[in-house]
Amino acid sequence: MCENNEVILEARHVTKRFPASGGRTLVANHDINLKFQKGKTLGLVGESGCGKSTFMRFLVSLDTPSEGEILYRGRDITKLRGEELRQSRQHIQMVFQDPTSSFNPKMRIRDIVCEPLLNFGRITKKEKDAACRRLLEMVELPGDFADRYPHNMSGGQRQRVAIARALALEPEILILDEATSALDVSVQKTIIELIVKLQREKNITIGFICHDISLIQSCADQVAVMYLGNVVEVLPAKDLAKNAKHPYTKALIGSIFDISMDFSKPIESIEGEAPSPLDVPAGCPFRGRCPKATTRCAAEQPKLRTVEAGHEVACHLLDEEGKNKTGASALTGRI
Ligand SMILES: Nc1ncnc2c1ncn2[C@@H]1O[C@H](COP(=O)(O)OP(=O)(O)OP(=O)(O)O)[C@@H](O)[C@H]1O
Repeated sequence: MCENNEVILEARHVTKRFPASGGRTLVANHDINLKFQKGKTLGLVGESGCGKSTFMRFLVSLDTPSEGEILYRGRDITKLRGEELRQSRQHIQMVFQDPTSSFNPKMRIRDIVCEPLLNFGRITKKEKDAACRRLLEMVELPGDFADRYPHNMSGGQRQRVAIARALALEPEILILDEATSALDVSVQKTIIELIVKLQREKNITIGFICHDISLIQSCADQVAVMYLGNVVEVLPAKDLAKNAKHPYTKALIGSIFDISMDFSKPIESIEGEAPSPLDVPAGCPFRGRCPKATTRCAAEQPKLRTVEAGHEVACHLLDEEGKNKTGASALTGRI
């Protein structure tokens, strides 16, 4: 397989603060640094409310961070305005969890799918029928679905339409925000297979938000694990089960029920719920639920550090383990 590590989209030091009641501030994203490689899938996983959607909305210019940059091919898209912003949106498209809420129920599928093409002057009205048929066939739907309305289709078929619309402009990057979460498992599988097939054919870069770590594991190349607005671990998806190092990642993996699992090994789990993002503890955001937290975890927030190529972890416990093994830290600093 051809290895291509070209970074086409990069988040640098992205922080988002929302004003909250009583003059307080909610930090939905804290100093996020992530890279999206050409033709690869970066999965973003974490519990509800950890800040996944907030982050992905920056990538498609639906919102801007309080601090930090989003570089698409080296250009900071958070600074774009007006026509430049409009043009830039062609390159990064998004599919949401519930397409019905983003589709106009009074529009036929033909108009829904072709709207972006007409908006950007890529086709004329006369070319709509042919363009719609081609796009529907691309997502393995019959061409005559063009005449239907969204409510005359199943959830899986509507999600195929959403994918056809998102890919109409041939974007380089596709962001999927829980795009299969509302579907039955069997339908979910066929949609994932379609996405992977289209990704291979068109060399699309994908950002895949999902709270289901087993699904992410099956379709992502790289996985970023988020907890309370922070990325706590980034690692190759193939290493998730065997090589995850952050206690939160391990607990997420422990929550997967897998019939092939070795039940002689202890399953790591986490007690309680994540605290409110309005009430993030000082030090490590995970320390309140971490059975191994130390006084250092209460005093100092761990930074993401590289433990091996493509694998970064934000956890003080690794320093302790490194010291125990070698007498010195086994970690290397992140640039
Ligand atoms: N516009 C906003 N104003 C204030 N707070 C917001 C806003 N948008 C999101 N938040 C808060 O930011 C935090 C992160 O929300 P976000 O939707 O990004 O989480 P998530 O991980 O995508 O969760 P879910 O999987 O449930 O969608 C939450 O506490 C949420 O309430």
